[in-house]
Amino acid sequence: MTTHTNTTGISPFQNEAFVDFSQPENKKAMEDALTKVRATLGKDIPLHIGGEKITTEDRIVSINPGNTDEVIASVSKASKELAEKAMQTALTAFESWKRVPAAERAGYLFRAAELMRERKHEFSAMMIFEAGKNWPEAEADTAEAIDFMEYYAREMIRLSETNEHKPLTKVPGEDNKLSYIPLGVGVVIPPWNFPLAICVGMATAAIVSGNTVLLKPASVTPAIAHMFVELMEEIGLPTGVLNFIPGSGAEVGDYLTTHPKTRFISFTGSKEVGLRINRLAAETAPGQIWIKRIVAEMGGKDGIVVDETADLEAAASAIVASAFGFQGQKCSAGSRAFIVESVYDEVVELVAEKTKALRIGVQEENFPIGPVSDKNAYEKILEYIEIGKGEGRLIAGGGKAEGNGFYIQPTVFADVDGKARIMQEEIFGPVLALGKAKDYKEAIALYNDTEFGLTGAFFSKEEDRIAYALEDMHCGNLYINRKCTGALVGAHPFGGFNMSGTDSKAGGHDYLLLFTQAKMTARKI
Ligand SMILES: NC(=O)c1ccc[n+]([C@@H]2O[C@H](COP(=O)([O-])OP(=O)(O)OC[C@H]3O[C@@H](n4cnc5c(N)ncnc54)[C@H](O)[C@@H]3O)[C@@H](O)[C@H]2O)c1
Ligand SMILES: N[C@@H](CCC=O)C(=O)O
Repeated sequence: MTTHTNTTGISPFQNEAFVDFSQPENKKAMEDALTKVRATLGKDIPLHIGGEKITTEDRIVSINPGNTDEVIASVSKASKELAEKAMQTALTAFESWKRVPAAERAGYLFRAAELMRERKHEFSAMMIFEAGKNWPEAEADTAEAIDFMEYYAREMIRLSETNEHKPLTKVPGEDNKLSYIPLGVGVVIPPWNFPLAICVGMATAAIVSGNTVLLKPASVTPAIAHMFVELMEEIGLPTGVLNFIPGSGAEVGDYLTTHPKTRFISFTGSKEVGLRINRLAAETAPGQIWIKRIVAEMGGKDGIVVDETADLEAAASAIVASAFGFQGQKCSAGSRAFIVESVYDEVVELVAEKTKALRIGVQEENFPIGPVSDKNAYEKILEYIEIGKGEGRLIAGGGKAEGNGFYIQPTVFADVDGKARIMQEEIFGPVLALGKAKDYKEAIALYNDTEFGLTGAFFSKEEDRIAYALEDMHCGNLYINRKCTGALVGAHPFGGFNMSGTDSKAGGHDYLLLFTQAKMTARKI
């Protein structure tokens, strides 16, 4: 294993290459990993607080959403008392971790990235079982987790060493500097849908910036988050820097959100929970001596606009890929599309045809469409499908699919009004709404008519229209003539406007500023 604590000779950041599973050796490697990981399923997972592993009576039972008889893990749950113990541990660890030089902190991330790369199929296999991802979706998640660590390690080094992005006006007779120092103890609350990448990205950005972390994993996917925590222990991250405290959002989440010693909360999840955290954290608790920093990356109602000059085949493929990749359970999912009327029928037909061709099945066997995350999501999505039947014309899918899990047919409604609920509310499942517009400007106005502003895509061959879309489509991640999912770390800093969050950009050069504070020092010389 190479260590990278020496900051010279670090190669420029590059995205992790995706594995091609059509190659027999890669397919075999994934099958072996699935067998290996399956043999570990069903075990007890403890809390990790400092160096202690704590088992509790109260458990979260994680199951395979594609085969609900299969238990993934039985995970100990933190109480408020254990959350408090974790807070005290993280506060103590912060006193030493904040003094570790930035390059050394980055070295831990480089080592973790390297080890995760060696075991990438095992991490992906766990997500295939626990989250219902198919092979390429799981592989992309693991690759992104590696990317986040490689990227944030380099970013921390850059932030600590160079002055090019923080130039100060020089004053004669003075040596003045700006340094980015850590904040303190942060509560990291990731979602289940990118249960490795987002969890790793959020936690390691905070850690490499010199903070200590209380990680409360999503209750649907605690086992994959635990694999990451074990990896960080294996590479020798000092105890207390990363604490693992699975638990109820309402109990442990609220307790830590309102805790006076919580310095920041890094949250990714739904609008409802994000707003609750923002509201609770804004209250000053007795003994609190700072304003808590909130980084909240929330939901989306993303979409694709197609004009009459576009490559319609490519647009329809992008609409289907954006809507149904990982069963539509991406904050970036293109759950609606607005199409100019002269090509509307043609695009609708292509979308219906491509959707009907998607095969549904267990993710171990790598079907394009697998289960949705859990029973709650399953029931909520099926309710939205019933709502959709009253709001549009059903042209594909429309209900449950077969299988011993939470399988739903990829579903498309055409002729949906822009104000319809399925056009406005985040469904977070395989449901797509299509609407007609008289021209591209009206289509863009319909696209913009949402409280969210996360991702969007515009399909056209006309330069002036593309220029108009670039200026007028109001979202954090806008793509031209391609799908609206699949942002790459470093290349496509990710995060949205309005109710999609606090305008942060994960995987971008300014992300670590959210976990640091700038200290100016001026010394007379
Ligand atoms: N903008 C982004 O980058 C991004 C990325 C991924 C997912 N998302 C969004 O996440 C949502 C799906 O994820 P989810 O279902 O896990 O979201 P969620 O809001 O239900 O849960 C997110 C996390 O918050 C925790 N939580 C619940 N109640 C809490 C409370 N009161 N205090 C503290 N924590 C609490 C959950 O346990 C989980 O870990 C979608 O809305 C999706 O759009 C956004
Ligand atoms: N960054 C991912 C989405 C993350 C949220 O679910 C994408 O670009 O598709």
